[in-house]
Amino acid sequence: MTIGFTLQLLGGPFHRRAPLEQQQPHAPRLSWDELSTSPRPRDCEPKQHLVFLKTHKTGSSTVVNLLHRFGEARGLRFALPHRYQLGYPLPFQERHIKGHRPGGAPYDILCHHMRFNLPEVQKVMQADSFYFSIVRDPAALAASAFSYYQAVVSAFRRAGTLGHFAAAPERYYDPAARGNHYARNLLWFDFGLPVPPASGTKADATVEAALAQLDRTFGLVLLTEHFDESLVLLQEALCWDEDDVATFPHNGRRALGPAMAPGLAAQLRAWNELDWQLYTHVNRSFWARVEAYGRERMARDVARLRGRRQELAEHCLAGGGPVPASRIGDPQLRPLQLGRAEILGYELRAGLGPAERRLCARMVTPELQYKDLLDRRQFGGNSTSDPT
Ligand SMILES: Nc1ncnc2c1ncn2[C@@H]1O[C@H](COP(=O)(O)OS(=O)(=O)O)[C@@H](OP(=O)(O)O)[C@H]1O
Repeated sequence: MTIGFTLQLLGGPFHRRAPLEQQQPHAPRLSWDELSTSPRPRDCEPKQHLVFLKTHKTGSSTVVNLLHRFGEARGLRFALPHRYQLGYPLPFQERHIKGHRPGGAPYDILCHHMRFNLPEVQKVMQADSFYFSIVRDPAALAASAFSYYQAVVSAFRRAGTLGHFAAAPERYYDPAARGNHYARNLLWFDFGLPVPPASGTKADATVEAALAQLDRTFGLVLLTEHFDESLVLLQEALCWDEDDVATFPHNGRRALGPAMAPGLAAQLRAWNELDWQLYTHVNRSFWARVEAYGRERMARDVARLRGRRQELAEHCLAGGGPVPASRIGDPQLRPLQLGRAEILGYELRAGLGPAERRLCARMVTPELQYKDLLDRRQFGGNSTSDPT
């Protein structure tokens, strides 16, 4: 199991892993024989030029984990932020990339929080980059954002509870107040789409044009609610191996409580009306993609991916699943805690060999710490993120 596991986790032939091995001069080197399972037969080349618009509270850190792993294992160059986010909430500018020189070599992967701004992204990324993102039902997204950002968003703070906020958001919400973009149409904001007039045909036309632009730019938009179907579509779109998209959920909350009441969900969707339009639009294209992929094939591949994740969880994780951050001894594996709910992370199983331990650790390293690691790889030094 050890060798097979080690082999599969980074998914792919030996030479694609060389950069990771190079960074770990004291790690035991695995021999060619140990690594030589046959790679998946391919009729396509794995995509390595990627733009992932990391939207907030959508499961995007889970997606970033697989991009971090893929990029690190292959020595790809990330467009990294100076600190933690790429200039957010300002529209992205090339100067938000650490160490960037205008006109310098394009990057392979861009995947940290930004407010999307296509012309500036195009300036720094490869022309053949694959653009993708992820969206979530605005009701669930609002609940997650409320829990996470309550202390820093005045509209949430003043409302006190999600129920109070949803019942009368206008009472608490001032669009000009700092941080209040988290409180309304956060997806629309993150996608950098133009805000339409309040109503009328001009409003409809603006929304339609914005969604058409989104379709032209993004090759795939994932759905949080159908994460595993999303990963299967992503694997196909990127021509990656299954283990490249096998990932544990990051940034989950402890004690979620009962499912959201339909009335509350309806209020939150109405308040986040632009996001609701975006979500329903993307939803339609998503299911058309699933249809084209084949429903049965999708069900089979989702089941296989879940089986593989389970296998990895049993192998890598103490207790086989997520644990509250307070129980995680290693600070490198402890996720950032913000807001009321405790954010969950993972402890590694005791007794893993050094190479396995490193690979398992990469799967559970939270976004901030992994970003720091990539930063040290690209720039050297001892950088640690300042999440503020
Ligand atoms: N695989 C998978 N499937 C379904 N849901 C998932 C998954 N991974 C993460 N999540 C949920 O996404 C929420 C965290 O989102 P982000 O990682 O985008 O947050 S952040 O903006 O980077 O802080 C957070 O939602 P809430 O728990 O509702 O707060 C996570 O539980």
